[in-house]
Amino acid sequence: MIEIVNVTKKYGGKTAVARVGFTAKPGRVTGFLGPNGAGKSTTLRILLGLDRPTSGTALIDGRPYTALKQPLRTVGAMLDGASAVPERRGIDHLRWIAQSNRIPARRVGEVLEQVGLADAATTRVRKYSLGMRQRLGLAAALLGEPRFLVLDEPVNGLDPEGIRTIRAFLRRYADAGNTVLLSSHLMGETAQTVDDIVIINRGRIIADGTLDEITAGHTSLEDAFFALTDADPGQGR
Ligand SMILES: Nc1ncnc2c1ncn2[C@@H]1O[C@H](COP(=O)(O)OP(=O)(O)OP(=O)(O)O)[C@@H](O)[C@H]1O
Repeated sequence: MIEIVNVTKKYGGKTAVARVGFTAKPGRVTGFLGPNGAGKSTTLRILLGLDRPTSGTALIDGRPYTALKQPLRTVGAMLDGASAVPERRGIDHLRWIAQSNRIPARRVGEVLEQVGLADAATTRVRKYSLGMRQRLGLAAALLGEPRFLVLDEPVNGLDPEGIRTIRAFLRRYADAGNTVLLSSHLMGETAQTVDDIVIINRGRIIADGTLDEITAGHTSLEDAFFALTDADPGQGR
């Protein structure tokens, strides 16, 4: 399980997130949704040990990320797509990550197949489309066969076919008992991918429940979001 417990992050005088708490459970795809600047990336960065909370804790399998013995084999993360050297071939980017984390080389071929990038494996990353870079980022996240996947805006820049592929993949990944947490500002897209939803707005959680619970009484998730934000006490903070 992923547990975010009462996390607050201040940058100088500005509160990016305030007392944020939620869980992402095994066997479920959890969508962490909110508009630009709501605090999604800040929360995920804290979860992945890339930033320190001002207060509160974030746990993966009961431990902070920085206390995990084999982080890449426990959590696969993708923030900002693939941060690969443009002159490198996709396959070499993955080989380098595998090697430096003592992950067997056979995994490189497997993850390239999994994300549908096998045909472009030997193409240089600078020639990749945005969608291909996203796939490469996902491939890198999968190298260590992690039980937890944390993905920041994974379908950004993907065409409808790419979104379908990733959606089906994440479904299978969660169905195998893994925990998937993904952030998005795209309500419509995400509604079709997730089981559970956490909505953040202006640094505060304003809704948390199953997709059915959140959308009950509304025509769509987007509709539910606007209804919730209209009544959000965090407005004007
Ligand atoms: N390093 C930083 N220094 C100062 N303010 C920051 C920093 N990082 C984030 N913020 C602020 O914290 C707030 C939350 O930002 P964050 O990037 O977490 O939002 P987000 O929901 O991920 O949005 P987006 O979808 O645009 O990435 C924003 O107001 C942002 O300007």
